[in-house]
Amino acid sequence: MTKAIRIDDLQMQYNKRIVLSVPGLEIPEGSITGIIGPSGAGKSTLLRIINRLESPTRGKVYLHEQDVWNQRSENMKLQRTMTMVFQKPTLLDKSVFQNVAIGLKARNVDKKILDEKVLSALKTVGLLELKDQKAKTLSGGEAQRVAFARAMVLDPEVLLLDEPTANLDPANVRLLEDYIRNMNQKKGVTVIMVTHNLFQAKRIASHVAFLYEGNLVEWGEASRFFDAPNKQQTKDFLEGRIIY
Ligand SMILES: Nc1ncnc2c1ncn2[C@@H]1O[C@H](COP(=O)(O)OP(=O)(O)OP(=O)(O)O)[C@@H](O)[C@H]1O
Repeated sequence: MTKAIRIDDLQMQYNKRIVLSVPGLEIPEGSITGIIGPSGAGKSTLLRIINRLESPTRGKVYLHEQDVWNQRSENMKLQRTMTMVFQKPTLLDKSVFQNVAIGLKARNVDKKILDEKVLSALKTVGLLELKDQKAKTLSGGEAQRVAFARAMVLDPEVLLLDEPTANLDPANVRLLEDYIRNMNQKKGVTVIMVTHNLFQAKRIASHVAFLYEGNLVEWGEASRFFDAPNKQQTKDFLEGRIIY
C-alpha cells in the first residue's frame, strides 16, 4: 500500500482541552477514506489540520512523506495538490464561471486552458447552462456542485471533503457521490471525506477511520471495518448505541 497521507502522534488542544488525538493513521493513495464519528468527535479538526488550515498542538502530517508544515518551495508546490470542499460552499458574488475559475486564475493559468477546464467541469456537474448566472442565486445543491467543479479544475491529488452532501436532497447527494467516485476512479484522486452518514460511508468509502471523543478508535478497509469491527466502541457506534 502506498500512502498519500501519514499522520504521526497528532494532538490538538483548544483552551487546554484535548479535542483530537491520533497516534497514527495512514491514508492509502487512491482510496476514498471516510472519517466518521459522532458530533464533536474531532472529524473537521482533523481535516483542517491535514489541509494546513490549523497547526496541531503536537505531531506531524506527511503528504507523500513530506511534512506539510515544511516551507521548502517544492513542498509548497506539493501542498497545492490538496483541495478542500466545505459543507457550506463559500461562493463569491460573481458568476458561476468566475467562481469555478478562481483557483486557476490565482495560478495564472493560460486563458484558453482556463476556459476549457472551467467549461468542461461545469459540463460534468451539469451546470453549463448556468455559467453566467450569479452564484448567489443558486440553490443549495447547485452551489455545492459549483464548489465541487472549483475543486475539480485544479486536478488535485488529494481531495478533502467536509460533509459535502449535508443538507442536500437525495438527487444531489447521488450526483455528488458520482463525481467523487469518478474523480477517484478515473483520475486516481485520493479522497478524504468527513461524513455523518454511515450509509454514505458504506456506499462510497474504501477505507474508514472512526473518531470518538477526539480519539482515533479504529481504522482500516471499509469492508472489514463494517463487517467485523475490532473495538467495542466501533460496534456500539455502528449499531446505533452511541448517539450522534
Ligand atoms: N476553534 C475552536 N476553539 C475551541 N474549540 C473548538 C474549536 N474548533 C473545534 N473545537 C472543539 O473541538 C471539538 C471537535 O470539533 P470538530 O468540529 O472537529 O468535531 P466534528 O466531529 O467535526 O463535529 P460535527 O460532526 O458536529 O461537525 C468540539 O468539542 C469543538 O467544540
